Amino acid sequence: MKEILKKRNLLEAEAETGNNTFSDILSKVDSNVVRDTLMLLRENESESGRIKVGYTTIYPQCFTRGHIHAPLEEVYFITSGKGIMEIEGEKFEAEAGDVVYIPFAKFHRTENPYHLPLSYVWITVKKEG
Ligand SMILES: O=P(O)(O)OC[C@H]1O[C@](O)(CO)[C@@H](O)[C@@H]1O
Repeated sequence: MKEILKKRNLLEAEAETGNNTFSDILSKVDSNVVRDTLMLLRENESESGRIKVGYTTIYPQCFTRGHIHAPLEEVYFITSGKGIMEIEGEKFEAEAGDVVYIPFAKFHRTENPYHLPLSYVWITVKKEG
């Protein structure tokens, strides 16, 4: 007997495949480090010169390279989608509505193994002095 669907969540839905889909385009480039950042506030635009704000989107099946910035602490506020955050080797899922704190000098990387873009606002604050 046929199983009739009662409910599906957008985040778990399968993506259509084929020509000109994002996964098709991604398969033609040599890296899955595909993300865009819009700069919302640069350090030289704030009074303290210590705060920076951006809005990043990590495309489906993509990730950031990961990095450390010793003099900066950082907060992510996930605005849509979900993904995997890695902080100093610890991995956990983060989704829209979550706030993630990244302490000074900790390696952090973000993965989006899903089919929807993952977007978040991030704020870095530089140590005083
Ligand atoms: O250079 P990577 O590791 O790919 O990181 C990019 C990510 O880091 C950020 O600088 C935020 O820390 C954003 O541009 C983006 O979320």
